[in-house]
Amino acid sequence: MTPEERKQIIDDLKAAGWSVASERDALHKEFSFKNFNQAFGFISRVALQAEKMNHHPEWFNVYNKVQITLTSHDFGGLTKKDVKLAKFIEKAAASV
Ligand SMILES: C[C@H](O)[C@H](O)[C@H]1CNC2=NC(N)=NC(=O)C2=N1
Repeated sequence: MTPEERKQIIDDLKAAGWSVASERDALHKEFSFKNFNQAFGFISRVALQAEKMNHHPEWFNVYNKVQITLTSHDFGGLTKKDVKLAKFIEKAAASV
């Protein structure tokens, strides 16, 4: 992506609550659900999509909270796959 595209995409994701980790080129967001059951349902849907894309999140779950970090390890920074997965994650979180 061009620097302009990248800025636009990152601004959109920031508006949706994502941040870019300062120490590495990675997207981060924490999601809160009503309980573990809802959090795990969300995790399951994201996991199936990640496997389909062969692009996998770094994540951490405690009860109803799920912290997600997205970056492309092969590339060493953000790519369109991270953006695509972030958009899927937004939809999945909104439909819990
Ligand atoms: C071997 C395998 O295809 C690679 O390790 C894939 C798997 N999932 C991945 N997920 C993410 N987030 N970044 C990668 O670079 C990556 N690479």
